[in-house]
Amino acid sequence: MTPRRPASPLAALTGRLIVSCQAPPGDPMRDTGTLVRLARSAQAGGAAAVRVNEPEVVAATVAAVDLPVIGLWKDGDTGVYITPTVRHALALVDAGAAIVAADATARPRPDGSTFADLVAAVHAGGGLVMADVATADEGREAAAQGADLVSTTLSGYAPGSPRQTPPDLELVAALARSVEVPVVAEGRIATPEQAAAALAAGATSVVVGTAITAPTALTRLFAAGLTP
Ligand SMILES: CC(=O)N[C@H](C=O)[C@@H](O)[C@H](O)[C@H](O)COP(=O)(O)O
Repeated sequence: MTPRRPASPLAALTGRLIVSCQAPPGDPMRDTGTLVRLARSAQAGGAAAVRVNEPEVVAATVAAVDLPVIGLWKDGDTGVYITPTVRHALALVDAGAAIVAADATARPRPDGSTFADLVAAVHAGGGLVMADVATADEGREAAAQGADLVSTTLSGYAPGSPRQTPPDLELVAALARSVEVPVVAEGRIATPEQAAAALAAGATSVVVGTAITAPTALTRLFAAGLTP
């Protein structure tokens, strides 16, 4: 089946919520059918797009929802692990991702490629690229290398960024001042108020994952809250 890919997904994201429908390795929710149901629930609840891990899940989600699908492919959990190579990126394009999210930090990529190589490959395949960054410098560099949007995804998880519980709204604001492309606020956004604050700080769109789609992590939070 030819993947459905909306002509211009970016306009539909302005001022809107993107729901990340993922589950970590070993989690009971890590099952393609279950993740697709999460994406359908996100659509029913008013999400403008979904963010989905791995080509198989991307393809199943593209077939099941009428929203732009942002695809990523996590491989490993240290260094550059979000869509680390051009091969990973192209597999996501083939699966029908309208937008490919990829690590755009300054760290070396395992295939020796540059972020610009990945952007060129995805663009040649008809997709757009979301640059996952941890710092404003990385966001500026990613935009210069052709990223179509820049997301704060890796702040708190990659070198040069603050380890903190709240979302990094300072980075949202710094990116909004310094890049022309849309800025996405992502990472540890836990309440509707924080989501609104991210837009007020200059984000074009807001990604929420754990607070919506991760019952194991949420249960753990509540359980810990009852522990004296
Ligand atoms: C750092 C990293 O690998 N972030 C991943 C990127 O896709 C996901 O694990 C996050 O759930 C996603 O960014 C949404 O963030 P939050 O779940 O905090 O709302």
